[in-house]
Amino acid sequence: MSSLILEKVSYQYQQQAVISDLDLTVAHNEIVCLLGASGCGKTTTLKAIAGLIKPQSGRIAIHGQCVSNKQFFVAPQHRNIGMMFQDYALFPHLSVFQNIAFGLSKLNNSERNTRVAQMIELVRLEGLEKRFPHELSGGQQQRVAIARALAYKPNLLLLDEPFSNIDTQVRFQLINDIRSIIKDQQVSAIFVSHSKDEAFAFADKLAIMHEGKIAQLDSAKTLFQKPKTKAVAEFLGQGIYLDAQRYNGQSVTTQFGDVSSLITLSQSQTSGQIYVRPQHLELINDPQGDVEIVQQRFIGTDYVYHIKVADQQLEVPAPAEQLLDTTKPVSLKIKAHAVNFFS
Ligand SMILES: Nc1ncnc2c1ncn2[C@@H]1O[C@H](COP(=O)(O)OP(=O)(O)OP(=O)(O)O)[C@@H](O)[C@H]1O
Repeated sequence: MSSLILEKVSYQYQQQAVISDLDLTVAHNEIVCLLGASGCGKTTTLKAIAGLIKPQSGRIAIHGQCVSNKQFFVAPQHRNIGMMFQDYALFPHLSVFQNIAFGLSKLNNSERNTRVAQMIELVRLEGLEKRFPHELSGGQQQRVAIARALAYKPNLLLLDEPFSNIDTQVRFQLINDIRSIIKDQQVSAIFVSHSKDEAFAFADKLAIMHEGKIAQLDSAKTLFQKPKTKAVAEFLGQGIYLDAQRYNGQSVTTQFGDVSSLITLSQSQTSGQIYVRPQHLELINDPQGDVEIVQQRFIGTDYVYHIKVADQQLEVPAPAEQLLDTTKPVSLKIKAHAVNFFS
């Protein structure tokens, strides 16, 4: 059974539509990251799932139970959802133990003590039970927040930018730790982030939001190799479009020669464009070349060439030992890769 289903959910603030006919399914024990440009409706989607806002239309079901449709609305406190926000929202006047115990009022004293002790062990905060939030590091506060969110065994965990206040040095260790905790507890989670790197490290699948909808929900690898739309391809990283002809399922022809594709290209149209990222490009000196080098920068181990081609600009790294003579004409070689072809 899916942990979460959103069907044609729409929400507008005043007259402005923010999410429209949004569909999303999260499988049992799956972590999905909502990614998208600022203001595209990620937090609004999270709020609709939590029940903090009521969608004007559509249906939301958690663990097979409808929690929101046109006639029916379950209040947030009855949705069995754990939430964790950017600022962790810990109660400053409560100790670590009391913060984690906060949502466990239905348990008797002994059950509550046992459950809090289990959570403290899970997030490895033994010995810090009596400390107050201001006596903890950012990472420790984040562990308290996750322990509190998981303590009452929610069906679903919602995390809004949970790692944005954490120092980059320890962020990825914490992301790994918290991912293992969530996986051990067999909870499904939806996570909002601005950072693709965080999403790759933390989530099983990424839901790319665009124009109020989920443009694509897939693993990071599938999104990179088979983006369904140009918006998805562009969101995942800078590149350039080049006109291309698909002449069989394995390659395309461009002005810079043939490019082998590591995935089969089965689009119905043969003519279109490919979206090429810097890592698939090699710059070479070529008397016929017409690539403009706007700037050359040395960044330690590599050079970065700022190039202009087909009226688009891109930064392409190249190893320092393959020094390019920028006084001579330059062309591109496109390496074999999983070609993003748009017909
Ligand atoms: N209470 C509100 N009243 C009116 N408009 C709002 C309100 N909250 C959000 N919006 C608008 O709705 C849109 C979506 O906001 P939302 O917070 O969901 O975006 P987001 O994708 O989470 O953005 P960010 O990545 O910047 O956090 C934005 O244009 C925002 O200005």
